Amino acid sequence: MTNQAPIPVIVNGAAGKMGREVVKAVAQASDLNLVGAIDSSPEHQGKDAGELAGLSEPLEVPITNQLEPMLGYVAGDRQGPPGVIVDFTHPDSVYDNIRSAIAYGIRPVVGTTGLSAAQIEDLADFAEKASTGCLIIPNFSIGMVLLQQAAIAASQYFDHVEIIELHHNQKADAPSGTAIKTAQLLGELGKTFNPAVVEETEKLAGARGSLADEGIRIHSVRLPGLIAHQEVIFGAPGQIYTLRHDTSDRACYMPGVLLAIRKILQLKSLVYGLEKII
Ligand SMILES: NC(=O)C1=CN([C@@H]2O[C@H](COP(=O)(O)OP(=O)(O)OC[C@H]3O[C@@H](n4cnc5c(N)ncnc54)[C@H](OP(=O)(O)O)[C@@H]3O)[C@@H](O)[C@H]2O)C=CC1
Ligand SMILES: O=C(O)C1=N[C@H](C(=O)O)C[C@H](O)C1
Repeated sequence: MTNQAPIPVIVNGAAGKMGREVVKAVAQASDLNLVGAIDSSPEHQGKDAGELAGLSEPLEVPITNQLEPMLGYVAGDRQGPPGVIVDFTHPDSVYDNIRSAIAYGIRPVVGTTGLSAAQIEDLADFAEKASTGCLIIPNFSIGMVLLQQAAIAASQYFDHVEIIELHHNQKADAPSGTAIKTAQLLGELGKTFNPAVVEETEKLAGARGSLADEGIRIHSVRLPGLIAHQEVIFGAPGQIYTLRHDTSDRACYMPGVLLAIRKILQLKSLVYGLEKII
């Protein structure tokens, strides 16, 4: 441990499923200081973020929906390390949230999914011009990074692959950010996946899932009882090779979130994917 001042951290989406976990994890890290908790939900305004997250003692950090004043307040404190905002909100708001944070010089660590490729490109330009680090991480679990690495290795030997992602039915976006990123990682290998064998007809629209740019089909399942799960299934004559990752608790994302908060201070541009910072 060094004697450096703690990193000021704002959590956006602090009343949500992921936000509450992040509040707990940040509160328990001695090198981080939770300075703000933002959430738009009316029923949680003014509540203590720590108590809402299930901590036994209040953190004296009330939930507020005032993002810009909070960014201004944290940016105005010139002593110590620059501020970081962790975003687990909603696909509809995350783009604007990131732009606002960068405009104030606050570093965004973004877990919210649903950004388009064009939006990520635009944010990369914006971060580059501002010389400000920005991390967009569709999946903070180490298990998913390992699954993706195994999928990249398997792609050397298999030409046919499909992805199935399974999530709880409160998820707003489909397919998942993780499934899109997995297809992108395989696409970067530059090979042609799934060469057609027959001419297919969908008798029910969507039966074959969505077709990602990389030529890989992604199937999305939404059911109560699920948390977050993904299978990458490779096929070849006479054999199937299945990679699967399951989460059973959102705590699995916290080591990745804390790593990202600490790493972002060294960055001056946008980085997309946990695999680039571990
Ligand atoms: N990168 C990763 O490893 C992971 C990413 N995710 C992603 O994180 C995101 C959030 O997931 P989850 O926590 O399950 O969702 P929740 O709906 O449980 O939480 C989101 C919270 O953000 C609030 N919110 C919505 N819009 C805004 C806004 N504009 N400003 C401030 N607060 C807002 C919501 O309020 P209200 O309910 O009133 O709308 C809610 O309290 C999703 O995109 C999900 O895919 C999830 C798990 C892991
Ligand atoms: O909404 C979720 O829960 C999750 N969302 C992320 C995604 O879209 O990939 C990460 C993880 O799958 C959980």
